[in-house]
Amino acid sequence: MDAVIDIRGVEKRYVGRKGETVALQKVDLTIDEGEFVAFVGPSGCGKSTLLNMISGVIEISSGTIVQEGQAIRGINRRVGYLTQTDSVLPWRTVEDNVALPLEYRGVPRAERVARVKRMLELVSLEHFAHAFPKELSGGMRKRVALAQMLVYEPKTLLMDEPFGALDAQLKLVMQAELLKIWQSEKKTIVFVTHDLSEAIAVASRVIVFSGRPGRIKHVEEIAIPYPRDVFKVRFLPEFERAYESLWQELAPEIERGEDL
Ligand SMILES: Nc1ncnc2c1ncn2[C@@H]1O[C@H](COP(=O)(O)OP(=O)(O)OP(=O)(O)O)[C@@H](O)[C@H]1O
Repeated sequence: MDAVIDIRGVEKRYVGRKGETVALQKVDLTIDEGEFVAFVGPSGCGKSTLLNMISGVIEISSGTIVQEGQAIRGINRRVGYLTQTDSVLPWRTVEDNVALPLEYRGVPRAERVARVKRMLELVSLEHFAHAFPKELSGGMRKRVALAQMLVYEPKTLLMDEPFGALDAQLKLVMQAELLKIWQSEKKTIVFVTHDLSEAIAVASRVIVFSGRPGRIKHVEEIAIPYPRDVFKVRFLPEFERAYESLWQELAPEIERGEDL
């Protein structure tokens, strides 16, 4: 497998009125093509900061991030980024929301229409093209945000707690949808979650960050073959083994972190 993202010696220091905050320290990580990597760690350990640096929306204090041979400087248009607060606009219909990233890029109308149609089919929203966001359930709104991220066809997706606000059942449905899309569209995914079970259910590799300043503390390969049934995966012995091993690493970080 080839490296898609190569993170070397990356640090982030925020300078504010109260002085300097070291959010991340000495992060080294290589993400290969087609991987599904999950980041877990206590609140404030720098998970969002790392996604922000990969997407180029904030600067790296030291170290380098290289994507497909090119160092990231400025906004990185080769990734799709779903942040904790999505950018679904209430005054636009579903199809017009999904078309938005293509409008920004000046894609001609006929091509926009065709691509939006395909995306709506991919996320099973083809019957809601003309609906407004307020008419949608939480899960459907998430699908709109997913389609918006996927529509310009980035090969690499960054997702920051995308399903955090959904109830437990809906979360499973969305995890299943995402795995289907990941496999059919052959994406590389970097996925931040607070939910260890979610990380194990979807990811091929789970990265545990220490409390602030965030460092990579542990890496766990998840030995559960794909395609996975997210509704049943929790009953497998491999799941239980991974959960125990990850929890052992994570629990002390949460105890000394900002969560309590
Ligand atoms: N713009 C900023 N200025 C100063 N400090 C910041 C800034 N953004 C983040 N931080 C601090 O950097 C640390 C890492 O924040 P970050 O949001 O990356 O953590 P996180 O692991 O994603 O947390 P959570 O799981 O709660 O979303 C935190 O202590 C946060 O307060």
